[in-house]
Amino acid sequence: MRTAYSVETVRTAERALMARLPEGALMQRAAAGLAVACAELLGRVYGSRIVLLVGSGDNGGDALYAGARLARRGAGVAAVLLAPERTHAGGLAAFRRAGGRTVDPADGEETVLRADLVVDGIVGIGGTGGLRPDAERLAGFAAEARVPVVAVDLPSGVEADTGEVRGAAVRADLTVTFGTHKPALLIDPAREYAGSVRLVDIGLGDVLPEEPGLEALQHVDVAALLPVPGAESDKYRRGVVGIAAGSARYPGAAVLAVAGALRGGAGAVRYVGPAADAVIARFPEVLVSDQGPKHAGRVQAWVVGPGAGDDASVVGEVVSADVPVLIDADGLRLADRDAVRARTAPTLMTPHAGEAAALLGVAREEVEGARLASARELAARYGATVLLKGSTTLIADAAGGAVRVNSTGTGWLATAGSGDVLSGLAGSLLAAGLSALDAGSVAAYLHGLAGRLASDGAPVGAHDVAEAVVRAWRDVRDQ
Ligand SMILES: NC(=O)C1=CN([C@@H]2O[C@H](COP(=O)(O)OP(=O)(O)OC[C@H]3O[C@@H](n4cnc5c(N)ncnc54)[C@H](OP(=O)(O)O)[C@@H]3O)[C@@H](O)[C@H]2O)[C@@H](O)CC1
Ligand SMILES: [K+]
Repeated sequence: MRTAYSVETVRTAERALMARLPEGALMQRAAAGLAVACAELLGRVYGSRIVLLVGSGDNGGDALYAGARLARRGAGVAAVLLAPERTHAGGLAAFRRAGGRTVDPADGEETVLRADLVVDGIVGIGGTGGLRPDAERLAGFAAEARVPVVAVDLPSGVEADTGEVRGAAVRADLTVTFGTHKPALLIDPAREYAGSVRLVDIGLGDVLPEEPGLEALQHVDVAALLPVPGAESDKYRRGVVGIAAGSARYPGAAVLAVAGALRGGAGAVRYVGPAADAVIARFPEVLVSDQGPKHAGRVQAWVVGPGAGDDASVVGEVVSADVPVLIDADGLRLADRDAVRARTAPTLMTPHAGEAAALLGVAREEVEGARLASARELAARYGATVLLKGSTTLIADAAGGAVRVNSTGTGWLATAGSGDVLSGLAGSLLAAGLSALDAGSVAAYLHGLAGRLASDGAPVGAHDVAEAVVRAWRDVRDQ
């Protein structure tokens, strides 16, 4: 499991750890890890030209101590001091002793343009808002000249706790982060500014609380959650998932949701709705019914909404069922909030940013810019688990607790019908007995991986993604 902690939690842990260690020890650990990462990126340290962008806090201190280490190995290191009178004093003294030189921001352009590597020590977890003008100018030169940039702890200018980017920010090729990931390194849009991320162990793990703010499942975590039939399993014990989706106008949504559901581990898929002929033609193993959900027979979890059009009565019927329910697409618009809040069985809602924006009554851009807050807010309003789809998918429980983040996806998954496959897949996992949080995060993981496997860098259709879920499942199981 990859985890991220909020700034407040990191600061508390840092204080606890510092109390046990000699002064400055943590910063030395951080700087040592940073210097090693820079050296690896450069390939050859001796004779290379490194420029440090140094802000007013400890983030700049890390950069200066790392710069001192690199200078001692023969690099030519220059530090552009953005707040000269408030620069980390110990770091600056060590840097100068090692032969480093300082440069005024006004003279920074030429220095940056000639660098082999730029180190962004402008601001770390103490920062708010975008880059200030001097820093923005210098970061702009590095971007223009395509000089590799290593960010210290975080790319400067992003909001550490939320992943928001409110102004200009550094675009790094590599971010070397200390002790733990910060939420911004896992959530878009900030994540895109971080480049690849390297975590340096500074001993913080021992003092961090058990529950993180954010967690990202890895192969091994997903493998442990996949439902596996036992010797005694029959289709009911494996779970039956009901799909109430599609309409005369959108029969394809039903077919795709069923395609996802067939690959999610439930023992049987039941379909209810006007697209039964299309569904059965494609998947003869599906149990179809032309009665409403209430009379469809035994079901352990329902999926409602994909391609549903305007039929609010079916949505209402499903929402009143006393089994786990997944609400997607049109179902999100048609579901009554109070009825959803009144449910006692788990509810999983799966909006994309546009749908979430409509439910929250804000602009789509607002949701895209503040994904974490939006997912949490929606979960709280509906008393449901919310899976907010996107380049990084977030899954938040109404009760709070760690939010899951998934980034196995690819841009090629942004294709018509892809969400229908995801809802079927997640519904099937719900029927197989996973919690809403687990079903949502395992489905997002497999769906993203299936998208990658099916696409391999080329465009794919949603049915390709559904078919590739089997390969993704095996890939996870056989890791
Ligand atoms: N936690 C740990 O375990 C360890 C932490 N370590 C390191 O310490 C870092 C945190 O250091 P920190 O607390 O000194 O804050 P930091 O990020 O350097 O900011 C300082 C000042 O910047 C300013 N400022 C604010 N916004 C700004 C902006 N947009 N653009 C420009 N400036 C801005 C603001 O001052 P202002 O100018 O507003 O008065 C603020 O006070 C952490 O990220 C890690 O690198 C490691 O050494 C080892 C272990
Ligand atoms: K930084």
